[in-house]
Amino acid sequence: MRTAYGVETVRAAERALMAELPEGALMRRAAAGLAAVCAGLLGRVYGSRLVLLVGSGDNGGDALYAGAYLARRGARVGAVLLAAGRAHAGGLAALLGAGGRALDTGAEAYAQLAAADLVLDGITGIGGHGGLRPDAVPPARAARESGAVVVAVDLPSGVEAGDGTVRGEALRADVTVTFGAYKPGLLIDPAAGYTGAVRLVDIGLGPYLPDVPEAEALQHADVARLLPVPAGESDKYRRGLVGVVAGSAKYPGAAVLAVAGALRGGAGGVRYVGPGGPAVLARFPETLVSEGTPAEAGRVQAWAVGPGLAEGPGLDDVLASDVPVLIDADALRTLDAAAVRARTAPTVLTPHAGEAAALLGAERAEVEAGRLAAVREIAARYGATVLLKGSTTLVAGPAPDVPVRVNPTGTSWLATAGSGDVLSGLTGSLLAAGFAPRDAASVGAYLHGLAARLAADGAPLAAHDVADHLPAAWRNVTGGA
Ligand SMILES: NC(=O)C1=CN([C@@H]2O[C@H](COP(=O)(O)OP(=O)(O)OC[C@H]3O[C@@H](n4cnc5c(N)ncnc54)[C@H](O)[C@@H]3O)[C@@H](O)[C@H]2O)[C@@H](O)CC1
Ligand SMILES: Nc1ncnc2c1ncn2[C@@H]1O[C@H](COP(=O)(O)OP(=O)(O)O)[C@@H](O)[C@H]1O
Ligand SMILES: [K+]
Repeated sequence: MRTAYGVETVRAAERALMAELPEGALMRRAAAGLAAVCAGLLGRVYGSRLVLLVGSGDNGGDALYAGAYLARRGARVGAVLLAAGRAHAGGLAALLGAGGRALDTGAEAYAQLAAADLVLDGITGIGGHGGLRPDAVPPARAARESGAVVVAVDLPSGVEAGDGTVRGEALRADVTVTFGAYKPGLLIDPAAGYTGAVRLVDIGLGPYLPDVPEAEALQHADVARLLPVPAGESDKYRRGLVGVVAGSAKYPGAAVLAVAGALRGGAGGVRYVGPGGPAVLARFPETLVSEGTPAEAGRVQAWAVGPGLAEGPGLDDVLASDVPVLIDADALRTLDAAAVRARTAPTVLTPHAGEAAALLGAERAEVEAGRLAAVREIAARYGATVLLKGSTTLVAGPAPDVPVRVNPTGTSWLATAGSGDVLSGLTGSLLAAGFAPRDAASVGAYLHGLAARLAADGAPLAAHDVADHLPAAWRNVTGGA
């Protein structure tokens, strides 16, 4: 599991650790790790040209000490002091003592930026708010436009560490070297789009961090542990049946795609309810097609309702059931929060940003700019597990003290019509197989994103390709066992 901690939690852990170390030791530890990563990126340190963008806080201090290490190994280092007179004093003395130079934001700074091999972005870290200040914007742009490798110190400057929002201009990095722990902003878009490759430097913070992080991202091993393997005595009923309520005369394909996902999700069988029966059977003869309404269909262990659905009794019937229910797409638009909260079995909502905005009575752009707050707010209001789809898929449970899951797989090729239908069926199938709602949603997103990467392989994909690659994704996670 990859874990991320909020700013106050990281600061508290740093204080506790610092209390046990000599003055300045922690910053020097961070800077040594940072310098080592830079040395690796440069290949040859001696004679290389480095520029440090130095803000007024400790983030600038890290950059200055790292610059001093590299200057001692023969790099030519210039430090652009963005807040003249307020740069970290110890760090600046170390850099000057090692032969580095301090620059103001005049012409020489721009000449050095243009010729640099590597730029260290030490403008702001966890203390930065509100995007880059106006005076930091021109040198940040010059750094980005030069041919240099841009290495962000702790975080790309201008992004919010705590929630991944970007409230102004930020400096896009090629590599981000972060200290002690991931912060949510390194994992969640839009900020995550600024990090480049993220390298974590261990500064000994681990024992001082709480057990429960703010956010977490499943890794292959976590998913492998959760995936079921049918036992010898399994039968289709013990493995769980998933009911899919999807499709309409206007969108018959949604039924096929949702069933395609459901058949690959671990349930022992898929029961389909809706007008798309002939289309579903033509493609997937193993589907159990029920005429009539969900209430009249046989028993299932979970329902997935919504993709391509026209108005009908489907949603009310499944909400009234006593099994886990996943609600997607059009079914979300008419959803009554009180009816969801009153359910005794778990409910999973899977909105994209537009549907999330409708659930919150907000604008789509607000949801996209503040994904973490949006997913938590919907989960709290509806008393449900929420999977917010999009560039970074997030999963939040209704309890506020449980970490939000950030999906690390996926590809922007997934932004194609119908791919969400596959995800609904797949996640419903995991619910029927007995997964807890947060696990079903996060494992569903993980396998779906991985299948999409395998299917796309650098080229456009169609939603049914994602469904077809789900078995390969499953095998990729379990090692084929
Ligand atoms: N506390 C510690 O022991 C450690 C801290 N470390 C570093 O210290 C950083 C945190 O340092 P600080 O708390 O001093 O905060 P930062 O250095 O991240 O930023 C705060 C400073 O930037 C200014 N600032 C805020 N928003 C700005 C904006 N939008 N544009 C320009 N300037 C802005 C503030 O006026 C303040 O002076 C971490 O991110 C990490 O890099 C590391 O050295 C590891 C150890
Ligand atoms: N930019 C993106 N990067 C990664 N994944 C994306 C992006 N945009 C959409 N997706 C994913 O693609 C799927 C689209 O689902 P959805 O919006 O419901 O589409 P549809 O209703 O057409 O099926 C979701 O899994 C979502 O997370
Ligand atoms: K930074």
